[in-house]
Amino acid sequence: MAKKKSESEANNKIVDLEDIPGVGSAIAEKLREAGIYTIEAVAVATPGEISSIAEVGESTAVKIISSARKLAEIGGFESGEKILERRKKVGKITTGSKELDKLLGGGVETQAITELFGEFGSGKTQLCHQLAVNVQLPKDQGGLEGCVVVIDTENTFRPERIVQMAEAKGLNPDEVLKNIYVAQAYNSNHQMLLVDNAKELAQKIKKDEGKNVKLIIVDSLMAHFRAEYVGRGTLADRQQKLNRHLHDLMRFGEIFNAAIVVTNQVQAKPDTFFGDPNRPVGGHIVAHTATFRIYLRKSKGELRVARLIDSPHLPEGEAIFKVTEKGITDK
Ligand SMILES: Nc1ncnc2c1ncn2[C@@H]1O[C@H](COP(=O)(O)OP(=O)(O)OP(=O)(O)O)[C@@H](O)[C@H]1O
Repeated sequence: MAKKKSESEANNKIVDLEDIPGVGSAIAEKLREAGIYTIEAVAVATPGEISSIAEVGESTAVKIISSARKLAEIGGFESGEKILERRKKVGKITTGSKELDKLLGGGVETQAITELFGEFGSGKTQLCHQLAVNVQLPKDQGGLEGCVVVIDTENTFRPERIVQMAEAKGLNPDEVLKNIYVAQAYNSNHQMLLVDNAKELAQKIKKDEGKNVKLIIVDSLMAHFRAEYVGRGTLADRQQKLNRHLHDLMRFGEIFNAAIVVTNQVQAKPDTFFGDPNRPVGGHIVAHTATFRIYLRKSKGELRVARLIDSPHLPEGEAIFKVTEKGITDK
């Protein structure tokens, strides 16, 4: 019993870059300037990368990385039994559509990244708003009684829409809005920093109010990354940074047993992109990191079609749902 407690405390501790042996405030500042905000990001960096960013020798960089790995408790092997133990805690959030929930094996999962991608108006932001409401529902109604963190990169969060959706569910809209914490990200570095801030916020909410953050939304994931790298930097730089961001998000999901939902646009007119109908921005990195990828498209009027792609344990398939004044509903 005592061991379990210390394990869970260890898993929930928040550590700053300055806590890594060998990293003082000057090195931490350089790392942050390069978009490295967390010990996890240091733990997965290469010695060459840390050496050039922090302006230290390679052997010092190796020591810093190895200390970060110990602190972050990553890099080691885990038994299948331990992984199963963690997976038993996976929670699911209803989308509001029975058909879509069924396609997802019961709803949007915690400890996983769910990528919603599709054309303009396909319902990505609507689904995010609905999940921000539904995660607050009691468990017997498909929720997790949890709070939400929203990282808004395109100023698309609309509290008025939350009010509409909450009222449709018979919830008190003021209470629902109190449990949604929104920050606008001004650029990709800020977007990455916000994940780190979200960890502190989640701990504070837990301590002060006894509530758990069960959902983190990034809408939209690629907006800043795409804009900042047009004509500048290499694709490899962008992918490396994006990889770090996704890793930090995934870590958040594991620490707090929270769902991670990111939205993404398609790169070109979906039906004509070299015959590939499902080409999200960010390509392979997002595709490989997201656990569930859902391609959304418009159908007639309020109808939308969701297609599940690349799930590790669910069959591919499609679901039809509606976006109505009440929110996401059955068709
Ligand atoms: N209050 C509402 N009542 C009914 N339908 C609505 C309402 N608000 C939005 N919608 C529907 O949702 C659509 C917008 O969907 P959404 O904002 O989720 O698009 P998106 O996929 O996020 O697109 P983008 O890439 O442009 O952000 C609108 O075109 C409309 O069909």
